Amino acid sequence: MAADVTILVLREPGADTALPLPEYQTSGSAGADLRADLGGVELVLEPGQIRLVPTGLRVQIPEGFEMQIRPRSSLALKHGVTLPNTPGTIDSDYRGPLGVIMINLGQQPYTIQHGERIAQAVVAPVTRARYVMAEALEETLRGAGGFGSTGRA
Ligand SMILES: O=c1ccn([C@H]2C[C@H](O)[C@@H](COP(=O)(O)OP(=O)(O)OP(=O)(O)O)O2)c(=O)[nH]1
Repeated sequence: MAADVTILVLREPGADTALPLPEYQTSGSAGADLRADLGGVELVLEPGQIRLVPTGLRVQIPEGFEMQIRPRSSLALKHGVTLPNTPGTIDSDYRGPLGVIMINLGQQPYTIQHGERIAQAVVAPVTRARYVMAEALEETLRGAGGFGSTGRA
């Protein structure tokens, strides 16, 4: 069974109270869909354009967790509309407006409707690392090989 984490949500002043809060579409969905709150109007994303799209929400994520903002595959596949910073990171101490950075990589303008589901929020546990200066790193078979060093096939 999925972990039960509570995210407190505030609407921005003037946000559309008729829009549903982020919600999972099925019992097995990993992401809760986020909606564009555009003040009742639509927003045209021209090819190549990047826009910060407001959700009208602020969130409080429990310490020890983060929220990842991920694209919707349907928008990416059908329209080339995705998120240039995916996954966007929402920190547990962030209290500002939740925005979705969108880019149109398609050939046609894409019109985002007010209330449209534009992205999905995945909540995940955070591991905090301690960074320690070392004299040397343990040797491995791979060594410094990377960026395709193992070939393609
Ligand atoms: O898609 C995103 C990504 C980030 N944020 C908010 C929440 C996050 O906690 C804050 C900072 O994001 P990030 O750490 O990725 O930005 P930065 O460029 O490193 O800025 P900062 O110096 O403010 O951390 O911006 C969003 O609303 N949407």
